[in-house]
Amino acid sequence: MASYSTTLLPIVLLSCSLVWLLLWIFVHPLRKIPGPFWARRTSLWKVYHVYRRDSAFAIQRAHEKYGPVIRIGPNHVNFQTRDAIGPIYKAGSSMPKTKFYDAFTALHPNLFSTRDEEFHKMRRRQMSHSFSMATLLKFEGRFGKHLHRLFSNIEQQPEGQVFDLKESVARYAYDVISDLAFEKDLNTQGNPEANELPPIPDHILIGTMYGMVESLLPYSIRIGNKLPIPSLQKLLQSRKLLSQKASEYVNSAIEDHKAGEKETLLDNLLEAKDPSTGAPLTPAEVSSEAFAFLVAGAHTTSATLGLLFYHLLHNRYAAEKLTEELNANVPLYNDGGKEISYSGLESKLPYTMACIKESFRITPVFTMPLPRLVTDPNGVDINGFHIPQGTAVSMISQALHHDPQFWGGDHDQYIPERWLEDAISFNEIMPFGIGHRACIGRNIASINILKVLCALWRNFEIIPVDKYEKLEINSLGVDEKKGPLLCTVRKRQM
Ligand code: HEM
Repeated sequence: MASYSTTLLPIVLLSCSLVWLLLWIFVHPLRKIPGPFWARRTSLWKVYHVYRRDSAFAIQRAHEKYGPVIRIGPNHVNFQTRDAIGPIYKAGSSMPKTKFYDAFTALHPNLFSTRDEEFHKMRRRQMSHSFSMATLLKFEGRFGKHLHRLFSNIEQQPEGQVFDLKESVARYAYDVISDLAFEKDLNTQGNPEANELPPIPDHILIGTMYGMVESLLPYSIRIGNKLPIPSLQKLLQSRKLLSQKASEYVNSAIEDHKAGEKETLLDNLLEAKDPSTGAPLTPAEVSSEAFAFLVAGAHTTSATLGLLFYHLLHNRYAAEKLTEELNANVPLYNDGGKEISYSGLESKLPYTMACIKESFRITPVFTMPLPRLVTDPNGVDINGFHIPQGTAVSMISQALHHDPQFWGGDHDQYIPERWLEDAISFNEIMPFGIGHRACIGRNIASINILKVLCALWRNFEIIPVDKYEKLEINSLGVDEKKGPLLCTVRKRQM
């Protein structure tokens, strides 16, 4: 009897696998959509590339090989061309976020991670006033305080002293965002030895990895917590610490908050009311949103600045034209530049803005696929393919921004002029996402990036230690330059 079952079992398993494979090849509704062999069969393909830190590049390479519409998971289709933007990201609540985003919920669902469209609508309405340019310009002084510390730290560098510009701007971004989010002056810039930057990239890495196999959520998180894998436990520990810190900061800010005071995002959140019921946010909800500001706002801003400076320091022509424009339009820091307001600055500096846009294009940092769920029972038609209900559809900025059909054969080169000569609209790229779930913090990022660039480039000649350094990127959902950006500086006198 025993020998009978041992012969039967492998035959049954083999037959089941064969049937499954045949169904997969001949019946699966997405079978006609090409893609890497393993990606079409398992979501682990995406996890593997996040783990290797080459996630966005693996998807970009797959588009180069298989075309503009590819499968990057058994039930996940990724598009490269702009025709797909409308049906996916401008379709409103009929295309909600997928379960991928559950992996980013460390406290409670927040504006970024919620899949509940009604909740999102209410929360976005409560928060959008705080993120408007008019409101942000009222607390420009908050940005100024941290910018001044960044400027002074660099000014104090002895000539010829090598320092890591990427770390300096990361500390700036972290300080300014935590000030806006928690009203906490962490001053990591003032004490680099004592203050380690919090492990935001660890949180993003773990979120992206878990999210990539969304069908296993939330069980994968529960199982992951118990697996004795030291590197995984270290990442999970970092995430826990980060969310504990966020709650701690928010609780102390709530205690200190004075009604009517509106100087930061946090003040605005504490005063926010549900427009229909008049109910304020609970402390847990405020913590959750403030935590999202930190995760979605600090690392994205500093990674963008790090890459922008890399491009400028390794493209002499662009660097010279930028210097010329800033010298003609922005006073030196100690000569009035310190007080310069963001308002009106963009229109005075077209070349500078082209440099920033080109950096966003060539090296977008928010490169995780932004998956949306097809909910229409009839499915949708995108780029000539019928996509059935229940499928995840997405685009990644990295692939869109490097579509050779649109950007041409030189898409891999940093050429700010393309924004001026061809008068391309910023809407052709999606570094901040598109549609009703696009970045709410875009104005904060824009203020930070332009102000830091003006303050540093106008006042210092920044010299890279390695003029020929080849750019390498860690791509794990929010990307950054690999390794430091080592430089020396010389103060400009005029
Ligand atoms: C260069 C800096 C930044 C980049 C590249 C960036 C990028 C993005 C992208 C691509 C999305 C859309 C995600 C999606 O569709 O799934 C997003 C959403 C979001 N971002 Fe940003 N972001 C930046 C800065 C900030 C800042 C400074 C904050 C806040 C302080 C912030 C808060 C958020 C939030 C809360 C959402 C969710 C919005 C919603 O679903 O309504 N971001 N961001």
